[in-house]
Amino acid sequence: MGKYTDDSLGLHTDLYQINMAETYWEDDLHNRKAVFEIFFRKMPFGNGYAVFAGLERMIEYLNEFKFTKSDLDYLKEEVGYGDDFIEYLSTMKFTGTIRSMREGELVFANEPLVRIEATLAEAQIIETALLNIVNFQTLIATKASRIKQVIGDGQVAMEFGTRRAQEIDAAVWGARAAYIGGFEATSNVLAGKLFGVPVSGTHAHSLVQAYKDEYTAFHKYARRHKDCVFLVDTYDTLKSGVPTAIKVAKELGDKINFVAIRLDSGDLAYLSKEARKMLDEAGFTDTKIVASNDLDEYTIINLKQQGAKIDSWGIGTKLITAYDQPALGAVYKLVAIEDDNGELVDTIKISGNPEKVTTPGLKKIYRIINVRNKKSEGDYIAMEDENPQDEKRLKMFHPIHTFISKYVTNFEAKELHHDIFVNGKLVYEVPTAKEIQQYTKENMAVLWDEYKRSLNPAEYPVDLSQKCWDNKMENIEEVKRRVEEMGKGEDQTLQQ
Ligand SMILES: Nc1ncnc2c1ncn2[C@@H]1O[C@H](COP(=O)(O)OP(=O)(O)OP(=O)(O)O)[C@@H](O)[C@H]1O
Ligand SMILES: O=P(O)(O)OC[C@H]1O[C@H](OP(=O)(O)OP(=O)(O)O)[C@H](O)[C@@H]1O
Ligand SMILES: O=C(O)c1cccnc1
Repeated sequence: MGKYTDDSLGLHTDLYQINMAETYWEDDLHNRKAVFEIFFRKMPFGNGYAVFAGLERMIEYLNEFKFTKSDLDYLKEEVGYGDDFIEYLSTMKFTGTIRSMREGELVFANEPLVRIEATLAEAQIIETALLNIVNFQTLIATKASRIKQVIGDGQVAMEFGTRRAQEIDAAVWGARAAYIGGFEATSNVLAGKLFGVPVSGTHAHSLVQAYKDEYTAFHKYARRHKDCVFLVDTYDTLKSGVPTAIKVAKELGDKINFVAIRLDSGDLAYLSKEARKMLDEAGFTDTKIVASNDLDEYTIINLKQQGAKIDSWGIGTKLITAYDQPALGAVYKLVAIEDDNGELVDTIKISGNPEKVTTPGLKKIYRIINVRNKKSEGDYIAMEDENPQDEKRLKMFHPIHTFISKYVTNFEAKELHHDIFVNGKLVYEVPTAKEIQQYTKENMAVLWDEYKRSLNPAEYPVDLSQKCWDNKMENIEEVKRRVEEMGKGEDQTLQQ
């Protein structure tokens, strides 16, 4: 470790954010109000929905946000910022307003997950950490939900990934995200302590290797563990592991609960079926079978198709590293900024790709729930001053292919963003991980099954209100006009 050590996360940002803050500060723009939104553009894993996670850590980060003495010393001595700018940074804390989805909310591409209103300099400096948090946790919660969907409600999903995770934070917060996504437990004990995620675990091959034989290992293990799960594949699953587990369980009788055996290699379908027969024949019909070994939603579907007799699933690497899609790709875009007159004005980012053009202005986001069947008709992004609940017949249309449209009547417009910070003050009571998991489950019930299947799900509508769409078009036209004027070669003069 170098000489500037403390546990501050103040500098957990990209250098360019501080450079921009310096430019704004030099130009006296740093205190202008700016509004940014976090959103992602493409559904991860080709899934029909994503599960929002990361808010609790965002809150922790923003509550603590400041530059410590060692942060400032480093910026001054090693990066070379001037004393006057360092002086300004030394007073910085988060003074803004945040509206966000709740953790466990089902979220979709191109809708704002979080809205940040803060001074331009603050909003810029916190961007990197907020994206870092939301990108990872939402990705893992979504992957977990996807895996849990194929496992089903009657069976148990356990998160086993810590050893393969991208370092410590990813393991601990990933375990929490997996729980939010629907996993029943984690092997990570710290996640149990910090967040109340239920912990569970079996034993490793090393226990058997240490005692050389399974018989001794299982007996010794059982001395301190009334609820026993024996790992049966260290030498030979069917010839040695399962018979030995049965023998030990019979010898110990009701001194233990022979809860399960665990299979961790070989043909899991075949071995589980054979092991099931052996357990049943020995009278252990309640003893479950746990499987692990590089599992994900695809192998699980396949194992189920083969009639595997597996009751609980331990999933590590492919979940915690989001193996098949390691990034969510959420972005942070400026949608409005205060002008010279103190008015908030819209900003837009244009792209040749219509899907990448941002939606300007202050907006609210609603889930339109059909009152008759309690299912969602889609999400609806409206301007701040609109309330879709006032409409008798709500027109919902695709924001790019506008001819795709429908009218919805008899609906409830549920607002999805909640106040988290107001002018720097935390106003949100953070739910427990257990409450969040329950909230995810309730949300899943609102979604038609067509959005929940793991392969080629239907595309969930995320629509703009007419006013929001018109406003976007006006902003596009305005930018086009400005670009054309500049193209005519009018002299640009720098305003001092
Ligand atoms: N019946 C099955 N159908 C489909 N996939 C399976 C089946 N049984 C196991 N698998 C999966 O196949 C892969 C097997 O990997 P691998 O060959 O490395 O494991 P192994 O044979 O158990 O050997 P090791 O002892 O090195 O773990 C794992 O991802 C496992 O989950
Ligand atoms: O396969 P994953 O989905 O990543 O799940 C976690 C894996 O971690 C353990 O193996 P490891 O070889 O690390 O240790 P072991 O000696 O206990 O088998 C466990 O037995 C699983 O196979
Ligand atoms: O408890 C287990 O069986 C376990 C925990 C972590 C990784 N693999 C297995």
